[in-house]
Amino acid sequence: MAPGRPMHLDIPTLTLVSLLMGIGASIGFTSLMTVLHTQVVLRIWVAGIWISTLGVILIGLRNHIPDLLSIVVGNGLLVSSNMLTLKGISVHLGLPLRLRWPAALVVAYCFCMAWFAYVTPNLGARLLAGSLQAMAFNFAYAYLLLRFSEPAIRISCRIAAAVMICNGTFYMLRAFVPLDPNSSQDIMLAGTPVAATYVIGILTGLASYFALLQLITERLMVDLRQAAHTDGLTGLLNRSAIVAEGRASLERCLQREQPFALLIFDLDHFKQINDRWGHDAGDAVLRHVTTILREVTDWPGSLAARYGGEEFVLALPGADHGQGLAVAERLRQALAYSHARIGSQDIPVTASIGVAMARPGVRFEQLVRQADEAMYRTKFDGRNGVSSAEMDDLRLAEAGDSRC
Ligand SMILES: Nc1nc2c(ncn2[C@@H]2O[C@H](COP(=O)(O)OP(=O)(O)OP(=O)(O)O)[C@@H](O)[C@H]2O)c(=O)[nH]1
Repeated sequence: MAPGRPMHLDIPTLTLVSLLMGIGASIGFTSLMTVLHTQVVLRIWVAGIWISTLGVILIGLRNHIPDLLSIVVGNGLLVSSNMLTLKGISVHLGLPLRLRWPAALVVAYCFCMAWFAYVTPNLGARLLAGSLQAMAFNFAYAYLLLRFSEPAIRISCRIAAAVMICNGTFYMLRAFVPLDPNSSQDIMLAGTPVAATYVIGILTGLASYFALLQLITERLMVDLRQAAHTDGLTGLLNRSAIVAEGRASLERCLQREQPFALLIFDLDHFKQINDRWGHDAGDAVLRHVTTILREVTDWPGSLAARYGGEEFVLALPGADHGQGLAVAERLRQALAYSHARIGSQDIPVTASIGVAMARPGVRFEQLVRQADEAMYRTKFDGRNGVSSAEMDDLRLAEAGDSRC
């Protein structure tokens, strides 16, 4: 800027800034999409951002292209981009949003733009309609984010909702900004108050992009945490997760002097299932066993895991020996009586179960080992049964007594 000359932010300059920002965001989001290509939401938002950028280009070329392209198509693209953002948010939240109403709004808005461009030319009415549609969409985004976010992603949803509410409020206030009387239907001559709203609009647009990024980031973090904890085939906890969570749960019980039962079970002759019906059927049987396990276990605070190939662990904090054995027997029966139905095949499944009870000072891994030994006793005794480490100890003690 030349010395002594005041900075002048006119609407053409601000449109150019807004356009450059849109192009930058479009390129940035697109490159992010190439890395995170499994994120459907990101693809929807990238499409929306490019469409919005195209809309700003057409509106910016107001005096160089026909009004139909600049006013009707340009604004139509902007409102379509808002509709895609809404669709992306609903997908992000897992909502089955039908686009009928937003699409009707897009059509009505384009009609309104055409009306106030050709039938009753009125720049003020067009700006008012633009502000109202942007306000409506931003409040709709915020409503969905606040109303339907699941707890795991609530922080980013609340922040994004706050940004959208600010945006919506800004567009509501912008609806009342007066036009320069000499603008003569040219948005580029709409005057300083409108130019000021362009500056704020650029800032709120930027904030919206960051809000969307934040939504994706928190979702990815949650997905990663989930993947690190769960077994891909069954959705149960994996081995390292049950050890970590089991240790903490056991410690809490020991501190409160509450009982803690641990069950381990291994499917019987699972190799034969794989050999006879194939590996995919074997996988389906493992999922069937998981369903039964979930149905049978309604113990508060219980932890269920796939500990190895066809070996599962169930921790029951607060359960005493009798309760542990009762759950184990219920599980054994439920498995034995419900054949896994894979396609047209009925595959019988049984399990050998071992139960161990926590004693003061025991570590979780020791408890697993004790339950495992009990489970092997069941295998030895003929499978499809329940053994308890406590009983084994008792038997050993009695054998010792009788030898004395
Ligand atoms: N389909 C499938 N099979 C698996 C998976 N993980 C381990 N296995 C199979 O599970 C079988 C376990 O066989 P074994 O250890 O001999 O046990 P078993 O046949 O159940 O015999 P017992 O335990 O003595 O009753 C092996 O054939 C493994 O290949 C898996 O994720 N999917």
